[in-house]
Amino acid sequence: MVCRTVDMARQLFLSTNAPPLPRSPPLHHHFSKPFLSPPPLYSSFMFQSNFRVLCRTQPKEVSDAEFTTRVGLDRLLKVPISNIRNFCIMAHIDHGKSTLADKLLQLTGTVQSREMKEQFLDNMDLERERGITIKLQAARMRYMFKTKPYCLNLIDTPGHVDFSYEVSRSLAACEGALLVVDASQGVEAQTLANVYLALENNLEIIPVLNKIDLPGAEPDRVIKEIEEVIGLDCNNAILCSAKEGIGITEILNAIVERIPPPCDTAGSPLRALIFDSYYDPYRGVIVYFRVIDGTIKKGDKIYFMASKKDYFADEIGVLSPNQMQVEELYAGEVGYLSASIRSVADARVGDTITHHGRRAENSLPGYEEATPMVFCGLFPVDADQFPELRDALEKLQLNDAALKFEPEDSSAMGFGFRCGFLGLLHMEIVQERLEREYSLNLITTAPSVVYRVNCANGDIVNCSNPSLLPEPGQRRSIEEPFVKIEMLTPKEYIGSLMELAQERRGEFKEMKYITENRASIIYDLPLAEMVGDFFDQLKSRSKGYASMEYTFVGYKESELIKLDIQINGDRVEPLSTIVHKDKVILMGEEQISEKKLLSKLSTQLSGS
Ligand SMILES: Nc1nc2c(ncn2[C@@H]2O[C@H](COP(=O)(O)OP(=O)(O)OP(=O)(O)O)[C@@H](O)[C@H]2O)c(=O)[nH]1
Repeated sequence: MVCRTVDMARQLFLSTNAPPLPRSPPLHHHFSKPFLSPPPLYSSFMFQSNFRVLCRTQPKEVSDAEFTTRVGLDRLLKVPISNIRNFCIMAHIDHGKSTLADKLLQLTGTVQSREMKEQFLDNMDLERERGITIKLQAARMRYMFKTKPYCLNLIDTPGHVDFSYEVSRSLAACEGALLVVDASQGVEAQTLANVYLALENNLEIIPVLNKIDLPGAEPDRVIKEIEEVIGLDCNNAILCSAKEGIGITEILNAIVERIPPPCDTAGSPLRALIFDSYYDPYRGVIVYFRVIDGTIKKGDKIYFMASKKDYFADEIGVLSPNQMQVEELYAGEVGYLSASIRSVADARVGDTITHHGRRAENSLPGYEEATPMVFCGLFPVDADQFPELRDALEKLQLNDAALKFEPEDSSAMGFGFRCGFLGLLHMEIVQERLEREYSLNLITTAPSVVYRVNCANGDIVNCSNPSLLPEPGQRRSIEEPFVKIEMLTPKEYIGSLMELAQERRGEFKEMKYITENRASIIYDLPLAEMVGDFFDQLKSRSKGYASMEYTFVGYKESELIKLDIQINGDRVEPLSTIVHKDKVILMGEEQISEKKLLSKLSTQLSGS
């Protein structure tokens, strides 16, 4: 089948085969009781999140004199380190993170009302249209609390599971997190995943119940649910309506009072963690970082410890939320720099920046590279657009480290690229950006996962491109990636969701009631079965009430075969797919019914 473009967002999540990290007890006792359900399911969500930035010792107060010497261009914003708070907002998709972020920016006067447009931090057109956050954004706010100025660094994070690696990056730069839960819906699968991510990073968690203005809001029930399901003490949870602006001041006060300041290590050699970067055609790579130790000044000669490259920091600044230049940034602060860096490879996310002259001894633990889980071929409908497609992919890759591609060609489809993505939403977004921003007309081949082939000669071959699958005589068996999936659902939909998982070759693991009316169902499922309409089906069969999360569990042998499509007796390699033997007829029928494919093939064939 395929050559179909993927339709709506599906909850695919980048999992990693990195071993789960050892768990350390939280430094704070947020928990009124132990977890009712322990979190192993989520432990592999982490990407080297063993990074610890917290320091529980109170940093020393900065004297007025010292404070004055620290004041740079941004005099109004500069505060002593004890008055800095770095935090992020975490929530299940659509629970209101971006709306809350907008309100925080407005109330602190960071963005004036006249500049304010909905979802200020969601810059990309696609983000606004779809109402989802794709790239994380950062903003620095000034807030007066008990007559003292505070600098609050907010890092907005995406809610969709495809982009969870962005969440884990931002957590490493924070000491605290607002956990936003929709008061009319309650705990969802991603709420749990977020809490476990925050705990892994020893963050102070502030529970916030949003959307209390809705007639269906049941804050008391949801508070009970959070306490029972997550074990988080909700005695001082904040009730809010981001839309109506209710509870926003309470949230700002709680950030100041409950989230610890960063530790004061400004005297140590510089170590700054890169948590994001993007390519600006005029200034080169712009690096977002959090200063963990030391200070960085405009003009400093800096050294990237992983890429071993030297640069001069031409410009440093803060995100307010627009970029604003400053002279210097200190331990605990979040900012950006530009240094005429031509390649993002020189300033990779997770790398540590230090000074060329006074180097730090050890780099900070970085992040593991995002691993693509879903692959497909992208071919221009018009073969002449191939160079433009390559150019466009290269440009997108500058800002999207998770996007991978390599050339692929076939006699029927012409030249194109085999691309790797975090999940289907990621794939759809890249494809849409290519079509929209670069005016390319593309066809997409069937999404596929990475299979592991045990060959007759003892070799093990990883195969993400079905056309490269060793022939039947050369292989002993094929293994496919499995995920452990947890679905949270109201009890009336349990039956239809279990049916869905069984249809998708799921192996039942566990079902339990997390509250009187809601259940958690756990299955092991082939990842390939989710790379389709699984999430759409989950939503439609539960009338939108169920949510899901998953994590990679490993490879298992399956009865898989290769489905080839022939045209006039010739095999069209890019259309080959690897399917379970029971689904081969269905898949074949779907594939040859794709309209865009047929038009592409007829163009190619008439031209040859
Ligand atoms: N009634 C009501 N609606 C809200 C409130 N907060 C957010 N919404 C609405 O809920 C929807 C989702 O809000 P967002 O702020 O985009 O949610 P999000 O969590 O940032 O979503 P992602 O960026 O996709 O993760 C939007 O339609 C908002 O207008 C609230 O307090 N009350």
